[in-house]
Amino acid sequence: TRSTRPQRMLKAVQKKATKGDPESVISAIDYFCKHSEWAMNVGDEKGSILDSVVTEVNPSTVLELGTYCGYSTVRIARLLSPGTKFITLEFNPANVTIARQIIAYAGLQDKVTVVEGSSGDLIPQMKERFGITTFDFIFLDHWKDRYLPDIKLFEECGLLRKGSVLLADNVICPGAPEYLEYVRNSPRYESRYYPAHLEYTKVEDGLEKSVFLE
Ligand SMILES: O=c1[nH]cnc2c(O)cc(-c3ccc(F)cc3)cc12
Ligand SMILES: [Mg+2]
Repeated sequence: TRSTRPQRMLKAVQKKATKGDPESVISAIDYFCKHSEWAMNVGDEKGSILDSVVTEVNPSTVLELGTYCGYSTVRIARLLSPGTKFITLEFNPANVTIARQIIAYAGLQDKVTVVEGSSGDLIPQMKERFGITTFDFIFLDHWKDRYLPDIKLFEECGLLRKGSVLLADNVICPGAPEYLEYVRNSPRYESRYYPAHLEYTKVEDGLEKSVFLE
């Protein structure tokens, strides 16, 4: 039967990238998406903004919502200091399988834990299952309709501390208007928009960075 797009992306990585070299894995995926098949990785333009925010925060604890094939997981993991606790959540088991192989190909399997399940179920388990007190950095890149309920869940579960940074992809396309309204109007967050484009296209999109204040 026909392969899936994530399977073809993994093949492209195994064919084009150098094992143990995260930069070559990132380049191989971007090349595949520009020249073969579009896929919903954060991409190189927004990825560079992600890189700069991760570098600025230099987090000790990181959560990514929405692993997909592991592209942004590799981008983040390659920048982290040794000993950083990095967890990424993915609800689609087929994506988990591909992501684990792409992350391992980059040589970053010891830097991150890929957890299968839904954010709504797993966020309340972060403390007990993974020994997390609070997250320094959170990348939201799963499903636009979960951004607002999940940020409220972070607050309710006491997973944010003064200065915690949340970075959300796709706030314009596909769009997360209720999330934007919340973080931009809540006195508990300082929010900033980074304009860019939908990965591998000229369509407007961007990242919203929100710092928890209390
Ligand atoms: O569903 C998504 N999750 C996470 N990131 C996404 C992302 O970066 C882009 C898109 C997307 C954007 C336009 C389109 F025509 C079809 C899909 C979806 C997701
Ligand atoms: Mg995205």
